[in-house]
Amino acid sequence: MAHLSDHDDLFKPKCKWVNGPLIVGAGPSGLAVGACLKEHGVPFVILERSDCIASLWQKRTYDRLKLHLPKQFCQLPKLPFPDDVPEYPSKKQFIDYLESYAKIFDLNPQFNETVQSARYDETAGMWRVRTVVSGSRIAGRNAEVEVEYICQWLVVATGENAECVMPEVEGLEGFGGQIIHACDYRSGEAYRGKQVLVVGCGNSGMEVCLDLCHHKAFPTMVIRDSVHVLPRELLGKSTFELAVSMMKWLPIWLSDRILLALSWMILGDIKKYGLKRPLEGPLELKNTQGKAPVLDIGALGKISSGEIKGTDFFSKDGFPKDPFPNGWKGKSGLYAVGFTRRGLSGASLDAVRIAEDIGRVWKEETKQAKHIIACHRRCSSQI
Ligand SMILES: Cc1cc2nc3c(=O)[nH]c(=O)nc-3n(C[C@H](O)[C@H](O)[C@H](O)COP(=O)(O)OP(=O)(O)OC[C@H]3O[C@@H](n4cnc5c(N)ncnc54)[C@H](O)[C@@H]3O)c2cc1C
Ligand SMILES: NC(=O)C1=CN([C@@H]2O[C@H](COP(=O)(O)OP(=O)(O)OC[C@H]3O[C@@H](n4cnc5c(N)ncnc54)[C@H](OP(=O)(O)O)[C@@H]3O)[C@@H](O)[C@H]2O)C=CC1
Ligand SMILES: O=C(O)C(=O)Cc1c[nH]c2ccccc12
Repeated sequence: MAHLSDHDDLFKPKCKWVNGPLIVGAGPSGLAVGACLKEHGVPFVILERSDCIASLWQKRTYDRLKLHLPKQFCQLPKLPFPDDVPEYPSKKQFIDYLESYAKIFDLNPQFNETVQSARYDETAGMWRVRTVVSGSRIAGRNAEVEVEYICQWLVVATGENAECVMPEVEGLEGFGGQIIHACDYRSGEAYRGKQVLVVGCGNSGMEVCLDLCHHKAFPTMVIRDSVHVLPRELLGKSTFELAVSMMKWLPIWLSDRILLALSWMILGDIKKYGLKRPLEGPLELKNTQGKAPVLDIGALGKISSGEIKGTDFFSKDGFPKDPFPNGWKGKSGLYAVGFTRRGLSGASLDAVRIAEDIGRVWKEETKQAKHIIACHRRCSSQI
């Protein structure tokens, strides 16, 4: 029995008191808090589930990724990017910057430690944070050790994009090809000459499509809803900087109008690419729903040249994307009737147009068919 209880003790969470705040996550946010606390002379502990800092950037992004805002808007507190780093740093340059940031501020996160739960103990006035340390070895075996931290302050810096979300798509298990999430995509090299369906048209979807084009693959993008695409630069400034300056002086709706007018002058009407803009402006949407506008670095050009194809007829609510009176015709012989939200008169208008459209092709094809049959008859009678 004595032997068993010794064993139990081994697996009970160890309890650790943290002198200062406990920071969860060693991405840019967690590192920035650590660096700032150093300046205030406050000790802290950073816990990171991965085995490196900025794991999103190091392990879950594609090779050609660059920051899409200029470097002065991506620097962390108290350390600008080095002068020899270009305006839009590459992924490697950003990671190098973060590595030196962690070193300069002597941040030393504890790696391979995942926070499982945190609760505030009212009576003690303290946070109790449970973690699992992976990769520990007990009695020569790999083991997961649990630890409970007790701290006065808890800083959550686990990131907005911490978990990869794979949507459930009916029938996906029957698909014979390879299925990956954008966080596992590295380069289009692996897809050279292949047809790739890219689901989603945010910054990831657009840039993955562009990368696939660069590697001579054939991407088709699923665009289920509306999207704001803006050029990365406007009037010789980054679109982001322009947006920030405008918002200082103007109301959001006016800043949005100006952004959209300037974008229109550069990109034209994005409807011609099969894209529809949301009713809300890009800044309003970012503010209210956190939805990032796409900053175009070349994907639109590839849509225009047909190198990126789109599946763009129905939106996610099952209605045609093009509003009335243009929603009746899709591609490849696909039509929709009665989705105009205009009752029977809308349906009737659709019906007339669809029948006309099909009728025209039908007539043409019948004429050709008759011609072919006539030729065939003539040829056979000559033989
Ligand atoms: C592809 C991409 C490009 C981006 N480009 C830009 C850009 O150019 N400019 C810009 O301003 N913003 C950009 N962003 C947005 C944002 O700035 C970055 O996502 C940035 O990395 C966010 O930093 P973070 O520290 O908040 O989160 P993350 O970088 O996600 O870091 C969170 C960390 O917490 C760890 N963690 C999570 N859960 C736990 C847990 N339970 N226990 C322990 N550790 C945990 C994770 O392993 C991770 O290392 C981009 C985002 C993405 C996805
Ligand atoms: N170069 C850079 O700096 C880059 C920055 N980023 C940033 O990273 C963050 C995340 O971007 P991203 O990964 O693009 O994610 P987003 O959430 O911005 O975009 C996801 C896209 O997928 C669509 N989608 C989701 N589920 C489905 C589904 N079941 N069927 C069809 N479509 C679906 C969404 O459509 P809907 O809108 O209808 O929901 C949306 O178009 C953003 O802040 C972005 O700015 C990303 C890549 C590069
Ligand atoms: O990187 C992101 O997630 C962004 O959304 C960048 C961003 C925030 N607000 C903006 C306004 C105009 C252009 C880009 C952005």
